[in-house]
This record gives sequence, C-alpha cells and structure tokens, in this order.
Amino acid sequence: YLDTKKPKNYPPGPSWLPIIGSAHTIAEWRKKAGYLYKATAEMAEKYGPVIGLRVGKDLIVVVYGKNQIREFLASDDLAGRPTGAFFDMRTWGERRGVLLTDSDFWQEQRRFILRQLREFGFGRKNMSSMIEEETAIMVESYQKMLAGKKSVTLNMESAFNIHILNTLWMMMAGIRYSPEDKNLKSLQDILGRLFSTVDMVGAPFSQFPILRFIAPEISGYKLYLETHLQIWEFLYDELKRHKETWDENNLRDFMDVYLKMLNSPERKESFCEKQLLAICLDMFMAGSETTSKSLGFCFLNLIMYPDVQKKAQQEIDAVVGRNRLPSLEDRPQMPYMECVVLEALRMFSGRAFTVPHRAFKDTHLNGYIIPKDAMVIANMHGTLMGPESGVEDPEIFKPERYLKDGKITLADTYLPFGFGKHRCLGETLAKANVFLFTASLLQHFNFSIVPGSPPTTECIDGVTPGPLPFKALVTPRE
Ligand code: HEM
Repeated sequence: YLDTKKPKNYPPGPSWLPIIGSAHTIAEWRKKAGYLYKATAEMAEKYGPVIGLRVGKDLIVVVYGKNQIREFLASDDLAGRPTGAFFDMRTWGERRGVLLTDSDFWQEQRRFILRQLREFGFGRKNMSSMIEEETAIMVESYQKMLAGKKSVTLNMESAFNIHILNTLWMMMAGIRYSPEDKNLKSLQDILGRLFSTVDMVGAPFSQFPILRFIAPEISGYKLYLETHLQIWEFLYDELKRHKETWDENNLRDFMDVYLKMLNSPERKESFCEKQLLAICLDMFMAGSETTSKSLGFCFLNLIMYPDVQKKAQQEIDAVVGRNRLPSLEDRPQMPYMECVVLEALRMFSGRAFTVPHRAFKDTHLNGYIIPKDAMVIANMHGTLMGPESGVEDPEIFKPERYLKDGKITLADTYLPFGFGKHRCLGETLAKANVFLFTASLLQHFNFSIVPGSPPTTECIDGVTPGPLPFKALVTPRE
C-alpha cells in the first residue's frame, strides 16, 4: 500500500502515490477526456500500447495496441478472472463458493452452456422464432402508440431494455414478461443498480477494502451487497419453481437442462445450484446492457444518417416485403443490414473494455512482466476506432466499409466480441437481436431527428458505454 516502487519491468504508466497508487492521475485524465476509454487511449499515446496502473491494492494493466490486444487475448497465462466471473464479483464469488475463479472449472461450465444454449436459443430455428415473437410485440406496441397519429416522439436510448431482457430470460428460464409486469420492473431496477455500483475495473471498496468497514454506505459497498442479495433471491425463487415443476421428459429451458445434469450420475464437480444461479446472473450482466446499448447506438446513427436508413429499408423491402417480419433466414440475402449491425457493434464496443482478466502467474506481455494476480483489460477502442485500427473516419457510421464487391469482408482487427478462451458466449444471440429488432422496426417505421432536438454523439461513461438520452420522431412508412 505504502510502496510506490513499481514491480520490475512492469508496463510504463503514471507514477504512484502511497495508498492510492495512480488513482488520482486516472481520475484527472478521465475528467479531462470525459471518458475512461478516451483517457486510457490518451495514456497509450504517452506511455505506449500497454499501460501499467495501480489503484489501491490492485495492479491494473490496460492494453490498447491492436497487436498487444491479440497477444493478451491469446495468452493462457492471462486467462483468469478477477476472483469472480465478472467485474468486481469478489463478495459474490465468496458466496458462490469461488468456483468461477478456477479456469478449468469455468471452461467445463462454458462448454456446457454453449452446447445447451444451442438447443434452447442459439439453435437457428428456435432462436429466430423466439426473437421474432419479441420483435412482433415491439412493432405492435409502436403501432398502438401511433394509432390515429401521424407520428410520435419516443425516447430511444432505453427502448430495447425490456425486450432484450425477455430474450435472455426466455432462454434461461422460459419466461417472457409483459412490459407492464412488476417482476420485470423489479428485475430491471436490480440490474440497473448492479451496474451502477461497479466500474469496469472494479469498485472503490474492492480496490480499498478498508472502505467496506469504515464507509460501507458512501463507498457503495452496502448497496452492492443488498443488490446482490436481491438478485440472488430473484433467481433462487425461479430455480425453486423449476425444481417443483421439473420433468425429465419435458426439458423447457436452460435451467431445466442444468437441473438434469445435477440429477445425473455423470455430474461433474463444477456443477452445483450456486453455479447455475451465477451463470444466470452472468448472462444478465453480460448480455442485457451490451445488446440494448448497441441497439441504442444503432438507432442514434440511423437518425443521424437517413441515407443509411433508406438503403437498409430498400433491402428489407426487396428481400422480406411488408407482409411478414424479417427472420434470421433472410440474413444471407441482406448484406447491407448485416453491415448496419456490424457498424452498430463497432460504435458500442469501440467505446468499451473487455471483461477484466487476471494473470494466473508472473508472465509476459509485449516484453513487460505482468505480475501474478494483476488485472488485465483491453480498451477495444484500440482495435475498432484507434489510429492502428485501419478504420477510416472511425466516428462515422458507414456500413459500406465492410462491403467489397457485394461481399462482407472483415479486417482481423474487428473483434467486438474478443477472442480466445473468454470469447463472448452470446455473440450469436447478440447479433441476431440487433439484426431482427433493427430490421423489423425499419420495415414498418421511419426514424428521424425531432425538430429542435438534435442528437449528440456524446455518450454515457459507465461499465458499458451508451448513448445519452435521445429522442426520435417515429412515423409509419407509407
Ligand atoms: C452487443 C453485445 C455484446 C458484446 C459487444 C459482447 C462482448 C463481449 C466481450 C468483449 C467479452 C469479453 C471477452 C474477453 O474478455 O476476452 C464478452 C464476454 C462474455 N459475454 Fe458478451 N457481448 C455481448 C452480448 C452478450 C450476450 C447477449 C451474452 C449472453 C447471452 C453474453 C455473454 C458473455 C459471457 C458469458 C462472457 C464471458 C465469457 C467467458 O468469460 O468465458 N454477451 N462479451
């Protein structure tokens, strides 16, 4: 804590003060730049593509250069997670029995999740129909709002939250809430609070554990614990219902197949009820805000670039027509819409960080030593928007950039879902959601700037970046 000497050959970065480390410099740079992703991108200009920081007791290494991000994500030595599965899950990890801290256990769970989700959601046919049902509900609700009117003004930045939550919860527990349902509101509130109590590199009470005892309220620790207990209870209630109605011959969703594994003689050591609940929480944490905010960026840019919107609508009209909703089967015939999705994901991930990793042992990255247990995180701006990304005019929404002779071509720097051992588990679902929600809404409505309320490209700096609140004028298409 008091030591301000850096470990030998630790990556370069701002100097450290006793106790706080480089927290003050990060805060200053962040205030000046407006965003943590911009602050660390600027630090990379000064210190190089791998930056060594310390916040309280935590060593934090931020990776920005495109080659260094690849080296980092490919490294087995850097494939740990900081104690829990996500963000700062320390207290959560303790309660759930630290299973996810062990990489082999997580890889076993990961393989199981991927296999099962293919059946209960990621399998092409049922995933498409599940999302189509949800998009139909959204389109219908817009039509109701527009009944008898020429246009309505809608807040768009959070328009997709409940629908995305529904697609996740359908897969996990077979439940779809109506937008007015009080359980859905409570789930949304709890998740919102969970996100607000942590930052991408942890929370003050994890970097300075003493705050848990001397300032549990101000440091957010009390709220963090209470909120975790609430989500735990919410998930546990559902698990109880699943156990009461479980039928081996009618497995309905992910919870059911996990329970089957728990009841089976082949059950492996890493499988337990706590782990199942932890997976559900991880899915919510990793899958809800990421997808909803990517959709937010998508619609923000569609109103700012009406030509892009028109081109996408022409393709939708030509391939799908107006008599049925778009489905995933249309995707191969809709390269322009696919590129709209790719560009929306770039706008989101290019302002985001990966999930933090942890060094299993002393190891190397870009020639520097990364000490055991250091947290390592990539600033994805480096590969998707930074000077090395090769993306021309990175702030401009230009789906055409991926099209060469009518075919989609992606550079090896395009990694919005990461790669390697911790590559995103939800990529298929996320892409399908962004594609189907966008295509279905554009099929029926035009979205434009509300006169007098020009949108801004400034965004929210949080665990996940999102557009600032913005409105769109929604008009039915002729
Ligand atoms: C636009 C949407 C999304 C984006 C941009 C995104 C991006 C990412 C990234 C960059 C990582 C970290 C890779 C790493 O640390 O090496 C990740 C991990 C993860 N994502 Fe996503 N994600 C999205 C949606 C989803 C959805 C819908 C789900 C769930 C169904 C999901 C589940 C996960 C999980 C479980 C992990 C951790 C995997 C592991 O540690 O092995 N994500 N995601």
